[in-house]
Amino acid sequence: MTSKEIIKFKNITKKFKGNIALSSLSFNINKGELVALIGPSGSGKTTLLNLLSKIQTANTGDIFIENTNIKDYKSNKLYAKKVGMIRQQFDLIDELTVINNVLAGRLNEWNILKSLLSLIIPQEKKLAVNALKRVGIEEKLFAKTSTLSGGQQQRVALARLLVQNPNIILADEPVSSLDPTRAEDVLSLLISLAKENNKTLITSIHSIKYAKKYFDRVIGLRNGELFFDLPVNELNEGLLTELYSLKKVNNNE
Ligand SMILES: Nc1ncnc2c1ncn2[C@@H]1O[C@H](COP(=O)(O)OP(=O)(O)OP(=O)(O)O)[C@@H](O)[C@H]1O
Repeated sequence: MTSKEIIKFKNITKKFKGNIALSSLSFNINKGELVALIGPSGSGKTTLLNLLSKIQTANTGDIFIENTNIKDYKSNKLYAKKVGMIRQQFDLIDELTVINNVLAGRLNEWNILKSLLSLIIPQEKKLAVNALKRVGIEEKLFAKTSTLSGGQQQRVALARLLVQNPNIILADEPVSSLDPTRAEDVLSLLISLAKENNKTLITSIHSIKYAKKYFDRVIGLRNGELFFDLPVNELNEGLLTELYSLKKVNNNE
């Protein structure tokens, strides 16, 4: 790994009951890159992100983060400083107030007592206030999360990520549930937060328009394989048509 590389996938294969989700995938990502992950439904985008965030483990191959095999990160606390993920359903707890959800970004760093106490008296309130200010909804600090709109909830998820402050941000279709205007607001906010803080960002995204507008590099996955990996300005219609074409492929070997 060179000093610029922050993520390395080496021959990663992931199968689900014989169905191959990712097939001998290898690529590297440099620190600070903004990478869009595109490809048809079922091409392996979520699986790739889940492996990186350690929600799932690969059948074969190795993933390195900052030169260390992810199998060797034994502490969740340390890993939470390396990798954070925003998922399609935001993973917020509806019944809690916004401040509690935002401060959940600190849970890995708190002991059990402080974590439990935080449900009654939010700890480190200033941290939450600053994060909510940055995403533009500080007035919602004590609102019940379920009363917020989808776009506001996504901002809460971003604020939680700011509090967690990982080096690598993963986002799985972060704006798919929002209307086009909110989607673009939230996406451009995510990109600015990543750029301002020199984070590495990998986002799966269905919108080619947004991939082209906001990202540096595009990885196209098809049937769990790397179909292309290009600087965004080298993406062309021919490649995109081929990526999304419905060629019948037998995945069950
Ligand atoms: N938990 C699971 N159990 C069984 N098969 C799975 C599981 N998760 C994913 N798969 C299969 O792995 C393949 C890749 O799925 P994945 O969710 O990674 O695709 P995706 O590109 O994220 O799709 P989408 O764009 O629809 O979210 C698919 O064939 C899917 O059916």
